[in-house]
Amino acid sequence: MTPPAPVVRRLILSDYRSYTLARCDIDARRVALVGENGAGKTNVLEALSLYSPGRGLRRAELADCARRDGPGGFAVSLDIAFDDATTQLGHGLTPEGDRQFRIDRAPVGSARAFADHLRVLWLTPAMDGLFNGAAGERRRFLDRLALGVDADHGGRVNRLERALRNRNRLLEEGVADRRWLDAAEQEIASLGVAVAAARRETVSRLAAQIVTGESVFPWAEVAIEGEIEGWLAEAPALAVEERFREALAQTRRRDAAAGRTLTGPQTSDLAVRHGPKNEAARDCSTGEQKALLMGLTLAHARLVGEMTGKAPLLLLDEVAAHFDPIRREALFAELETLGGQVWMTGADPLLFDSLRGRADIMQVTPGRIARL
Ligand SMILES: Nc1ncnc2c1ncn2[C@@H]1O[C@H](COP(=O)(O)OP(=O)(O)OP(=O)(O)O)[C@@H](O)[C@H]1O
Repeated sequence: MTPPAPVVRRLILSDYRSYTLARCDIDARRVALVGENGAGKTNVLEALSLYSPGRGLRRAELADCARRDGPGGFAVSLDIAFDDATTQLGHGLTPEGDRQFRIDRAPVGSARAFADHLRVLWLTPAMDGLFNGAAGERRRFLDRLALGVDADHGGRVNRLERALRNRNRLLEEGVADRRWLDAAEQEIASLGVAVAAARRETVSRLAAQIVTGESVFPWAEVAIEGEIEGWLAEAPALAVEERFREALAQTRRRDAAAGRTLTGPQTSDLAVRHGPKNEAARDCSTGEQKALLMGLTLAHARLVGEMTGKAPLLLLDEVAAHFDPIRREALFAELETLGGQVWMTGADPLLFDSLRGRADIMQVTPGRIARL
């Protein structure tokens, strides 16, 4: 069954990148932003992606999102409709560099508070190298997926990274008091097992959402590869935590020589295979990789819908242009079944011709968003 979905009805950008003040009113569940290269389409998607915890789809420094030659800082406001009610969500950066988040004008602590109202997922051309790139990119991708399973996952990953840096520094400095190292390793063990468990759980839930069989998109086989994840398959979390802590204590000399901690979920990887061809995704063609990534994104959206009871907002940057007309139509049909609102971009309005009457097609020109 298709889960209900919050829908963006209005977006206002103030001093956000190429926009001084732009307002965009939306009726439909499909939004296509069309315009020339550099017109400002991705800027709109980026402003929406910042409703999710983290640095958004460009992973930009927030100060760079403030309009150049502007007063400094920016504001983004969103009216979302859900269950006959409208909620206003706002985020921004003050000229002093302070981040602000508001729900119905009342300040909230972080973008994490938006999660009850809206989940945002995206697929962008920058993710094209995911299968060929470093494992760190795939872990980051997986960690975004894991937020759908456990909203605290991001915070734990950050704390684990800090604890690992702390241990590496203590090893490098050769501190005499071993209790500092013991404490750092205890923290790494407990956070590391929680992070590994969430990633494992996410991969298994994601796999359950992947539809195998006849489709124009090849299905992906996903698996998590990592030492701690492997231990978790054999023993309860508490036992794994103890084993991990002992392993850290026994590998101090090795890790001091390496300058980093070699055991732990910071070395795990997400393995993806092209199901029908039974081939590693990194060996697939560019087109096949894009289709696999699209399939994973659709599975992720279904997973978030199942976990939260609400279909997420999906941002697809320059995705439609990459598929031939048959695959593009199949994609539009798949998006229909997700139930959530989808924002897409493309330079050519013809890409979205078949959606006419069913989508809001907006023309983006520098600084302006207007209905086409
Ligand atoms: N902080 C900023 N202040 C003003 N303009 C900015 C800022 N950051 C980026 N821009 C401008 O925004 C434009 C890029 O917008 P965007 O990436 O959204 O384009 P696009 O329509 O997605 O293009 P493409 O089709 O090429 O991907 C560029 O012209 C860039 O100079």
